[in-house]
Amino acid sequence: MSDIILEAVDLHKRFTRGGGLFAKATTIHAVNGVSLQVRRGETFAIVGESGCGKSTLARLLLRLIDPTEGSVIHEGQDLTMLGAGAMRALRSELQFIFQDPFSALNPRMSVETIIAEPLRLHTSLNAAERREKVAELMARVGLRPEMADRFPHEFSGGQRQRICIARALASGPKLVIGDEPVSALDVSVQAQIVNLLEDLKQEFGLTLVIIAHDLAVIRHMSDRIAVMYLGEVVELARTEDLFTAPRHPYTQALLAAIPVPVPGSAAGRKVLGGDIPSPANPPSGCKFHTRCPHATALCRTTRPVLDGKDHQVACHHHQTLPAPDLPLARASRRSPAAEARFALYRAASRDAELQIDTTHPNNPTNSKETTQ
Ligand SMILES: Nc1ncnc2c1ncn2[C@@H]1O[C@H](COP(=O)(O)OP(=O)(O)OP(=O)(O)O)[C@@H](O)[C@H]1O
Repeated sequence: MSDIILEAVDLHKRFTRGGGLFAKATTIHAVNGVSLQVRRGETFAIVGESGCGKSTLARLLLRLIDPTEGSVIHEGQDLTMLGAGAMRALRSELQFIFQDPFSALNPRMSVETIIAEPLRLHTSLNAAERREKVAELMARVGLRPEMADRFPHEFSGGQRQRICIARALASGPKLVIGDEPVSALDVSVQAQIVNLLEDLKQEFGLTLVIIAHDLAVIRHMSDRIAVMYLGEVVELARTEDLFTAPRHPYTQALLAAIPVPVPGSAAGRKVLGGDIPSPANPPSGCKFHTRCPHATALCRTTRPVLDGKDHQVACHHHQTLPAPDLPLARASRRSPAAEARFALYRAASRDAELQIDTTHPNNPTNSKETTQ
């Protein structure tokens, strides 16, 4: 069995907007020549500023949308060549968790129907077996099975994301892509969901692809990270290598923008200068050159290729750049403070799992907001 579970090969996605009698159509190159490999069993993260193409790439990887060019290889099979029927059958193996757990759930369906849907589509379980499996899944994601008859609006954001996770797990997937799975949730709830995903990954032997802009969450969870800028991957490396020795000036700027509570580090955060250019009219050459302090004439004219083996970087000058001053690089991945924070969240998560439905304000017996 290959070590690679999913591979993007020179993926492109262009969106065309507008156009008509008096208006010119605008084309956005949302994903521009992305090639990457996701290894079996890893947590692979995709990060970058808003609009850089993360969600579009995630949707392409699961063929929720079709690429303009390029292919996606899953277990040796090109997903872009599959017909609708074959793709539907594969859906049990490839699941998606959306950012907004409310709009991802049909408000007219009970939780039981929502979680049982993939079981109905992808398994031969009868109604009683499906009910049993739904109860099992609910318990596993920290929801009380007695809540199965309720509807999504009766749950908090964290609980709704747990429902989405249970639904994603129902068909026994091998790979799950989470598009900002925690960013719509309260900070304390975010950690609970992060912890739950980590536990489920171990238990079910999943491969996770996580899209996020919260670098602290990413550092905590991921094994490798791809950094995107204006539709392109500019750096791809193991998490620790990326955080301690980022080579692309954009990654360096992203990391420098994170406030880190390291003793002796400068207070405050450095903010990346300049606006992100319009994806409808991207700069020539290296797309980052308009914001890069190290840009030269070469950068303005020639697009750098993603170069390297384990630590890949798309920058003409990465070998000669001065080492960045990153307080974050001096903080260990699991600094005592970070460890304590996550331990606390984990404990809170366990407590919350036990009392989930009794603490939510939508529960008629309660009026107190919960951390869920
Ligand atoms: N269906 C669409 N039609 C037209 N343009 C689109 C469509 N989907 C995405 N885009 C554009 O493609 C670019 C990349 O969008 P995408 O949502 O992939 O970025 P992102 O990095 O996920 O951003 P965010 O973090 O804000 O979700 C953006 O300029 C966006 O406006």
